[in-house]
Amino acid sequence: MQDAADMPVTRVEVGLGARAYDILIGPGLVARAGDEIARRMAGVRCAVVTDENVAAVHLDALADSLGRAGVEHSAITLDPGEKTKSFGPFERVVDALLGARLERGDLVIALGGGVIGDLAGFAAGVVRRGMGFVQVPTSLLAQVDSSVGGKTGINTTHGKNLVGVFHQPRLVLADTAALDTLPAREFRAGYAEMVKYGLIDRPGFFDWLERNWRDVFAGGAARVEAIAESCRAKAAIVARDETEAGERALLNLGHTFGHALEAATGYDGRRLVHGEGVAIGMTLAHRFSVRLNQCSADDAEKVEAHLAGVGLPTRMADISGQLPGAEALLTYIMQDKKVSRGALTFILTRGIGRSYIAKDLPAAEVLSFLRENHPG
Ligand SMILES: NC(=O)c1ccc[n+]([C@@H]2O[C@H](COP(=O)([O-])OP(=O)(O)OC[C@H]3O[C@@H](n4cnc5c(N)ncnc54)[C@H](O)[C@@H]3O)[C@@H](O)[C@H]2O)c1
Ligand SMILES: O=C(O)C(=O)C[C@@H](O)[C@H](O)[C@H](O)COP(=O)(O)O
Ligand SMILES: [Zn+2]
Repeated sequence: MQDAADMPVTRVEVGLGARAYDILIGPGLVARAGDEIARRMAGVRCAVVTDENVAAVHLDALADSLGRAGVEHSAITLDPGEKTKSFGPFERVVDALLGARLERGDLVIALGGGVIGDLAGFAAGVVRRGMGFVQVPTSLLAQVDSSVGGKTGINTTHGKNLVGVFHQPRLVLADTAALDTLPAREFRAGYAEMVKYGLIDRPGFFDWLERNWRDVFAGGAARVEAIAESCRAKAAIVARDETEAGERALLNLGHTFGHALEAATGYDGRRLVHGEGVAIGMTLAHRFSVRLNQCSADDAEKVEAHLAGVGLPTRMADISGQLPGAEALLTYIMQDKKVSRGALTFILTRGIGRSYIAKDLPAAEVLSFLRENHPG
């Protein structure tokens, strides 16, 4: 068997000056994590935050790696699922970090999907006003999106990610072999965020995914390349606009609708997970753009056909159970962080790879679109 140290690794830099960091992508990086951390941050103590599903398959390998490299570590294991991204588990993590007397210069390691990354990153961002933070993303979604860029936080009953801070990791270790244990539904959900980069401003990447998605799902070189291209796309935007003063909002394509649907389904992952909400939201954003005479119906249909073709939901009607009405969905949308002076901002599109930020959209327009598309 090939030694983890010899396996090929792709490096993508997030160019944030004094806070720049590497994203390393490839198989075997969990086994290499101890060495990578010890080499860059000698003498740190660590708390690994993870969930039960991930702990069962990857925590021992990470703990062994840290141990071999002489990095002192402990672990906090939480329930899996979106409901964990909330005040109760957040308090538990904060309490455990302080109880272990970790210092500001010590490290929180997020081992898991986006739920764990967002929650652990938020704790790292506020405990002692900012501890060190390393992401070890184990879901496709986390490897292509949530582990990069420093958005951290938790949900509330008012809406998604409404409490949090920007806090960049020092290092991201995306072990692509860890995806072998990821359930198929979760892989598809992460794929939606991958497609998002093509739809924002990389039409060539969208075309490539249309042709090669089966290889991406199968694993191997195409998957690693698609993850690396996604990280390059995100890193480029984050490096230009770290705190979403402007163009970073493009990364929210599909999220204004998607987040409302997640909140409206009570963050119940049996009904809808984040990437699925993004798939429905991106389809709606394209259809809404058609309605506003910004995008051709052909492009909107092409996007929906690709997302549906890989097995993702694309319509509100694809969500099981009853949804609250259009007015209730609009109430969630009005809580979106892009709202400014009470006016809605949406990410719309002029076609595949031509997304743009649309400010001051009339709520009445959004409401009638929601009514037209509502299943009930
Ligand atoms: N911060 C950001 O920039 C950003 C970007 C995108 C999404 N997000 C957030 O990320 C969250 C969604 O992340 P997610 O899709 O990774 O969900 P998740 O963290 O809930 O992980 C999905 C499921 O897969 C399991 N899992 C993860 N890795 C596994 C593995 N290798 N083997 C077996 N099981 C594994 C988890 O236990 C969970 O049940 C949402 O809360 C979303 O808001 C944040
Ligand atoms: O990194 C970003 O910026 C994103 O918008 C990426 C999104 O995929 C992600 O879901 C993010 O958490 C949404 O951010 P929010 O600011 O709308 O909560
Ligand atoms: Zn997202």
